[in-house]
Amino acid sequence: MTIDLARARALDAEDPLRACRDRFLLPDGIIYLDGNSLGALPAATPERQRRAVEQEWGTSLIRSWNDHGWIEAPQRVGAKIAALIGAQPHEVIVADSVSVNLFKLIVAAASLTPERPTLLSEAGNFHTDLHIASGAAELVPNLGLEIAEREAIEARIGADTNLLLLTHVHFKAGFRFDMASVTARAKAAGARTLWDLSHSAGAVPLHLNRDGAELAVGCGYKYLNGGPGAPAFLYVAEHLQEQLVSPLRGWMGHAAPFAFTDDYVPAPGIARFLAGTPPILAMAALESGVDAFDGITMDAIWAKSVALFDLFASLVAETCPALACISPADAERRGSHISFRHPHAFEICQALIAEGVIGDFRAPDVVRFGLTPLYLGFEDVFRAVAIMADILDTGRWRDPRFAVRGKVT
Ligand SMILES: Cc1ncc(COP(=O)(O)O)c(C=O)c1O
Ligand SMILES: Nc1c(O)cccc1C(=O)C[C@H](N)C(=O)O
Repeated sequence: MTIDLARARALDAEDPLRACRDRFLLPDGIIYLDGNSLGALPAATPERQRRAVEQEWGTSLIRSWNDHGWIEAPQRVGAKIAALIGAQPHEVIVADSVSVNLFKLIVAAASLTPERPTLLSEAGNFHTDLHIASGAAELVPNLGLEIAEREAIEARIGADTNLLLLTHVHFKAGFRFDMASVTARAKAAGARTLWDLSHSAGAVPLHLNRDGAELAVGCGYKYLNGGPGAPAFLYVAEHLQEQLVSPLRGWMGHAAPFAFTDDYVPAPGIARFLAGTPPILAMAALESGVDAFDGITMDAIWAKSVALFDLFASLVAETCPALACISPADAERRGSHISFRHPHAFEICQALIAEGVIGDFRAPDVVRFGLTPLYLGFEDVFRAVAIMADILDTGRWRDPRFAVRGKVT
């Protein structure tokens, strides 16, 4: 056995991030391994929401746009996210959803080089990315979407490539692109790269400026713990901001929203990527999610993620021979989730949930576990794998109730 329960507890006792668990409210009896899909509830969020509702909305009413910093919330929270992803504070803004932000940046960026006809993305990318890309390609004159297999992407970049749309950490197996080298390869060919950081932000160390990234979007409700449907963020490198114009010319992205003019003049800088009124209650929840990272470095988070992953992988290899790990063994090539293939992954996932271990199923045959170092410990991993091994050994997953599929998996 890799380790026993006593050793797992000792690892937790030595863990420098152990106290961060108290920054979250987790239900008793649950091992939560789905923070890569919906982050846990930060302990500060209920009070922050109450304040936003009762004091800011209820008492201050519309005065809160000025008096409680509502109007600056997209930039303020964006600047906090920038610190987690290696960007300058004025290069990130919180707005809309990942899907909508993808649309805005694809159209805006692709329009800069209309002579280049190819929007290039990866087969098996998260489907919203491909769907949005296909819609955007239909709208931008001369642009077409081409989808290549992951291994063929870099070789496919050429003189025709306009924009490369890639998800940095793949949602299913967790494969991670080398941001610096792919971005440089695209740049050398005269193309730009748009990174989807949904499974990266708050999970892996990111250095957008250092790695030459020009465009990115990311999710607020996963590792950033912003709550269900939290607004997303977008990043545009400083040097590109004045060249891009959002196709969604909402008034909040106007240079003077309260001048009420007929003509559209984009705001200077990142604010031009806003469209409509920011969802203030959701912004408040996202801000407290991002604040849960206060005083913690992404390097410390990543070091623990690697240790949790390695423990998970070795325990499964020893005790669950029916599960095939499909996530990269090399930490430099992966994100912060671990995935396994099994023909009955769906039923195994449901059996685990019934016993308090929450991961998720990704069609057609993958069971996936998010490793969130701020609130997950080594004992959690030890117990989760022990329960999974027992479910597999006894065949408990064969219970017909575990085959019933809901709308959301
Ligand atoms: C890689 C990736 N991109 C985009 C999304 C969807 O983002 P949204 O629902 O905010 O549009 C997700 C997950 O939901 C995702 O994993
Ligand atoms: N956004 C989600 C939702 O509204 C319901 C269920 C799951 C999600 C997700 O975030 C899925 C996630 N992006 C994934 O990687 O599978």
